[in-house]
Amino acid sequence: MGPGVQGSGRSVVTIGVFDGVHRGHRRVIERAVAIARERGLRSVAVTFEPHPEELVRPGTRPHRLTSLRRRGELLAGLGVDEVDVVEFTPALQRTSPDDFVQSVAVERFRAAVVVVGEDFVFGHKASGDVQTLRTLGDKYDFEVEAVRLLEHVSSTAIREQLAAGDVEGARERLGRPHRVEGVVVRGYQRGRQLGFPTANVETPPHTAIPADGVYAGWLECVPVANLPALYEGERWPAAISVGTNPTFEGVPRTVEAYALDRDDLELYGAHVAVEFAARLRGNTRFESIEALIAQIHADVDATRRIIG
Ligand SMILES: Cc1cc2nc3c(=O)[nH]c(=O)nc-3n(C[C@H](O)[C@H](O)[C@H](O)COP(=O)(O)O)c2cc1C
Ligand SMILES: Nc1ncnc2c1ncn2[C@@H]1O[C@H](COP(=O)(O)OP(=O)(O)O)[C@@H](O)[C@H]1O
Repeated sequence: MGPGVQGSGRSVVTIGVFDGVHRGHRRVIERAVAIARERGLRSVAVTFEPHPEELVRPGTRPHRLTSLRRRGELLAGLGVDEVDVVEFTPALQRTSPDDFVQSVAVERFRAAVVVVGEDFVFGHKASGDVQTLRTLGDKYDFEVEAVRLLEHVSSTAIREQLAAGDVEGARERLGRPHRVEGVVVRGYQRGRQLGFPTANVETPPHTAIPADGVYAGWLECVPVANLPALYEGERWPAAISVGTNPTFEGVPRTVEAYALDRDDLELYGAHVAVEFAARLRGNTRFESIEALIAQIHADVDATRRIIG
């Protein structure tokens, strides 16, 4: 922090759900960081939890592209000085645009500039937009910068691509591979017998998991608080299976990853991320275990070619 930051105590605030922190979000956040640096102010990214849509449209829960933890990590990685999570309560949902801006931007962060995407809406029944924000900026003495949107890049579009198994398309829009995270749990202990031990990842509810199928990607160990630090930060090319393993009966839907050329890992209880680079095929029922093993060998070869 430079002296200006401490001196004025005012900040450049960017507000959004930012689920996915995709290429469009990044333009907005990078603009806020740039303005803050130019003016020697503190930059703050304000995000919401739970997802506002859960309250606005009860019964719907958008599948999450990023956990709150990951969102914070990505936002911090873009250079914002502070990430602040505002609890999205029914009371906040009913707040007028004026009260919302006053409580979030003015009182909490002493905003000198508010940076948002040009489609930003806020306040009760989404009645506030960028024009409303500018009017409130005049009233409360802050500037507004509305960043032009990137065409076709939205969290909804990315969720739809993932639901269709198009991880390559999602990667393009996100600007990095989509990942899911969770703790490695026990499966049916069949993987080792097949010759391909797989880390079964327990993802939080409402995670955006790509369509059932087989993918090439990576398995990475992510250190988090309160869990044993295992293979901290290590990352391996991986062949990934998503689905109910139809060759076997009664398997719930799982995300599992085989780290190529390793059979020595002990990952139970570790927090890991599985990243999806390319889709290889659908998840199918094989007539024999031998046929399944032969196919997994082919998948591993394909993964090696793609991931290198
Ligand atoms: C690359 C790869 C591809 C897979 N493809 C299929 C498949 O098409 N059909 C299927 O029933 N299971 C498939 N599996 C899942 C295996 O059946 C599963 O990993 C094995 O049963 C081990 O499960 P476990 O972790 O519960 O022990 C695949 C696994 C991997 C690693
Ligand atoms: N190359 C590897 N990729 C993933 N997990 C591995 C690997 N080598 C060893 N393991 C360990 O083996 C476990 C998976 O073995 P597996 O027989 O499939 O058991 P489970 O059915 O419990 O998943 C993983 O959770 C991990 O601890």
